[in-house]
Amino acid sequence: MILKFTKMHGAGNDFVVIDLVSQRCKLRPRDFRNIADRRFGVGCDQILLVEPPGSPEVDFRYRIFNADGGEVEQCGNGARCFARFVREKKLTAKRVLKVETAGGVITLRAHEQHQVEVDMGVPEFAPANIPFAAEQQADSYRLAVADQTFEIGAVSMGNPHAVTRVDDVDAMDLEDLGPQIENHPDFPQRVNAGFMQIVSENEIKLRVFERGVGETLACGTGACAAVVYGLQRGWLQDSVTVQLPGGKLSISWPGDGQGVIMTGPTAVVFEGTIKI
Ligand SMILES: N[C@@H](CCC[C@H](N)C(=O)O)C(=O)O
Repeated sequence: MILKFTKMHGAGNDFVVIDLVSQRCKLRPRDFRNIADRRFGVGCDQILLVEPPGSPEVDFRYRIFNADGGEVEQCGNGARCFARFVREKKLTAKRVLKVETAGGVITLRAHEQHQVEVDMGVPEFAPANIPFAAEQQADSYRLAVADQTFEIGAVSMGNPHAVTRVDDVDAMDLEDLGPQIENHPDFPQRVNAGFMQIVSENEIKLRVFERGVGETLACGTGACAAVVYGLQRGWLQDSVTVQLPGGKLSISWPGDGQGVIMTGPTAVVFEGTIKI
């Protein structure tokens, strides 16, 4: 079967987006791995599926698969690309969209100049809901990794994140540390590992070793998790610019019980077809 796709990115976090409203196909984990392969396939961090809504309260169903073929709950940079895709493919004319993900319903707002604002929903800190093996909820936890102990924040933005504050993010060896944190036994569903350097109360530098992918050029949910953790610790103000290796995101969080708002760019790289 031949499937049409669009290659997109949000701050360098890249996607293959497939419209399963107009096309029909059942994709298996090995298809996702093949599509994501940067030598034998198209190449991407995640594959995003656009599907018809499962209920009248939402406009679409948005499904996300990591490069390793695993389905995940949430993807922030992908959500922005999703909003641009459905409008440019004329699947909707709405500027404000509600989409259902495995991590909950999120609201997308398409702005001028291909910027999209996303209400990523309320962050979750209860260890059992992350999931994270801690007996009690705390502002930070100690995580033993090889011969070091890291102080981490554990946050779910629909998907699990462990955030560590460091003095110099560029000096961190993510190739070495990333897989050890991702697969740490205290995170039974694995975890996205973020390393944050605080530049000022309104600006951070962030690198993220993503679960099921490796280090990416940007992680939207990772940026939300880092800002939420930094706010809780009193290191940041409620509106923060996050500098990632692939670009900048604006994140704000009014506080407990409120959704985290992420705004950032979207880009279309090329269109193509692939044989499944
Ligand atoms: N790149 C994403 C996150 C994608 C999913 C993540 N790797 C996971 O496994 O939870 C983003 O922009 O949020």
